[in-house]
Amino acid sequence: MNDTIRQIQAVEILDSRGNPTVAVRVGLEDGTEAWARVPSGASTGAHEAVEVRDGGRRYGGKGVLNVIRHVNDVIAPVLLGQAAHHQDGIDQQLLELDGTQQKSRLGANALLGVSMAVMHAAAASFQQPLYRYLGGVQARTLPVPLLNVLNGGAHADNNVDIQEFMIVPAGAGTFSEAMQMASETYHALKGLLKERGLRTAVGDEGGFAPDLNGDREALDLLVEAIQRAGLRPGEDVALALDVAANELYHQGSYRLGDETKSADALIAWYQELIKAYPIVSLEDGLSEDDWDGWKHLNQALGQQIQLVGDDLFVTNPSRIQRGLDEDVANAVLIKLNQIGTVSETLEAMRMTARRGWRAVVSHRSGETEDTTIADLTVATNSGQIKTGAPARSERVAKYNRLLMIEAQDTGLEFAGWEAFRR
Ligand SMILES: C=C(OP(=O)(O)O)C(=O)O
Ligand SMILES: [Mg+2]
Repeated sequence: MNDTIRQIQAVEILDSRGNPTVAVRVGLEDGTEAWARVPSGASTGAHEAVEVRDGGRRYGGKGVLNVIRHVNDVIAPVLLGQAAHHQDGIDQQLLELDGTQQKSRLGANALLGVSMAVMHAAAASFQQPLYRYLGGVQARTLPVPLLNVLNGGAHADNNVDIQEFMIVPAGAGTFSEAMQMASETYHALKGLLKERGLRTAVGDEGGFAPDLNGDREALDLLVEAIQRAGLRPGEDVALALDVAANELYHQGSYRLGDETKSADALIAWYQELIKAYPIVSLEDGLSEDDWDGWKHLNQALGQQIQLVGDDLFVTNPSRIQRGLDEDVANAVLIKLNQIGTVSETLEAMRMTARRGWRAVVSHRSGETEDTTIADLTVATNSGQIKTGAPARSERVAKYNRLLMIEAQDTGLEFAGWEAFRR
């Protein structure tokens, strides 16, 4: 084994929306080679690390040839000759080479491609699966999947305000049983939509986006689909929501359909929904800079359900620290490309775990066949992963990776309801 970095090469590939993104290959002295591919969000938070794009006419301005050059011409010459397992040191150099607060010079997409590919190469050189290399003997938990199966908000052309409705098969005994429950519920939902003459075309994450009359109709449909699959709502399969409230926020209040609500009125609405439906997790219930509103939200609901900050925290240790200090939530969404390096992502997860907060490892709406997040969730025992519907290959790739890890490593336990205990 010799994990000295010998080669770093970036190339432009396509993501699941047909937009260009970055893939990075790292070659080591001992002949090991590994690739990593970078995802891309659509409903991005204002405080995320910056994804650099070329502008101009090519690919409608979305090309990443400049980012490729940043990797090949700026980053690679500095890292060649270093040991791939020095992840912290390599990530620190990436931050220094970029030199900006939000990674806007080289691009979070350049930094993350290198950071992840170096990690994959080191794991391969150590002849360990990625989750074991990262988590060592402490990696022991397979996550509960949170599967986005129905869409509203900015992601759909209907009268539904909430962006993502997820099914949560936490009552399963194993990960594979959880995937079976999810798949059967997804197909039952498709059957219900067809019977009612509703649209069954799917969106970017594989969820349906039928023309419904409001959020309660969406929730009713999900409960019915769970039952039709022969499962018990709230016991076998619960529900989770991503409101993506940034999209509803206009000048101090929230717009739902024709109504305008204050943060407190919106919180009261969530309380009604939680009473009526088996909802266990609420993501981005309020907007990314409404810290006071979030404090009220946590006071009102934090004892009953999981409150997840996505656009609020953007996987950024300093925003998470503020959240911990001000006690505004009890969970974080973890997206590697929101912050841009593996080490900062792991630090974000350590900080929240120390306080007993939950971490939900997440895909982006623009994805590739990369399965790093599946290994990351096992390595860190996060207990929860959100990576879309159980259809569309770029989503299924993550679930399949977890199914294969489960089959290969019988020492791992499915997180089940324990993942939601506070
Ligand atoms: C996955 C999400 O969407 P995007 O990647 O578009 O931010 C999300 O909002 O949680
Ligand atoms: Mg979100």
